[in-house]
Amino acid sequence: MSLDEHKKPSGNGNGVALSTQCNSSFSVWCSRPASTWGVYTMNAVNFFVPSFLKAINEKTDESFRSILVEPTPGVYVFEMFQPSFCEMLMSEVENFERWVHDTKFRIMRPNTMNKYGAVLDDFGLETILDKLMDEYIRPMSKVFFPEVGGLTLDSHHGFVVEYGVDRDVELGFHVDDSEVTLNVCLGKQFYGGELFFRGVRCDKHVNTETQPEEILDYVHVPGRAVLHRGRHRHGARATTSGHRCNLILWCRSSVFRELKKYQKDFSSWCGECRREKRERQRLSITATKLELLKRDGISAS
Ligand SMILES: O=C(O)CCC(=O)C(=O)O
Ligand SMILES: [Fe+2]
Repeated sequence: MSLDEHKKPSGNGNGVALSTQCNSSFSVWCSRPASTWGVYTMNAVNFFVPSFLKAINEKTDESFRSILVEPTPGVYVFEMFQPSFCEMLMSEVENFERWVHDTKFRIMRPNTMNKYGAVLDDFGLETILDKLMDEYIRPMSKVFFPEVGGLTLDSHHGFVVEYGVDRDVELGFHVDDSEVTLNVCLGKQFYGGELFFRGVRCDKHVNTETQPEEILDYVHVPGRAVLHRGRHRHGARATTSGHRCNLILWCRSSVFRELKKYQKDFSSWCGECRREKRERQRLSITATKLELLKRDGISAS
């Protein structure tokens, strides 16, 4: 299986970032009636399920662990969004796409691997996403991903992906351009679309073999979130019928990226670096034992 580095497009391809286009046209979108503003102001009680809010208020290791499961090391699954919020966000994405179509605006797709979907920052959700990362995802990442900058997440790329037979169908095997990724299924009804994981890897080991214990195939459920390292190799299988819509937030740490430039050993998070380290330790123990046996043999003779 070949693997892609999944990137945000750079803005000089066919599309142009909406925010860089004529601001006066964009202001038409922004000046819609206040009744459509439900997703633009954070209303935690309406957005999140109570169990998630309770854990976030407590912000402890135990409170987070009490609301999630970890089906494979480093992949955390928990209930997050209220069904009404999922509906509201999907309908806002549809409004936006209709508006883009009617006004013939060119928009940038979320990244190099998607033809459908929308960048949330581009239609006014940047402030909400800032809050989502600062107040909800960073506290969790501090507990679960400290070794990849979970504590210092300071920027994000947020988007909605859309899958179905008339949209993007599947997503190839890749790593994200993020330290930590939040992936929440918004709906609607669909078959297929499983998210498959195949172990965490650094740049050097990104194409190495998957170990049996690293295999996970996860079935998306609306409202449910998956939190994982960006370097956790993954992809999405074909959505064979219906329409699947997911919110993705790639969270990044500039501090981590700077520090990473000076490191060679990533055994704190890369599965292959860890295996190599264990192998070096095993060889060194064997060599020491042999040396000791040899010395004993010499002194005994
Ligand atoms: O469709 C999915 O659940 C996976 C999406 C994803 O991995 C991505 O957009 O980076
Ligand atoms: Fe991804």
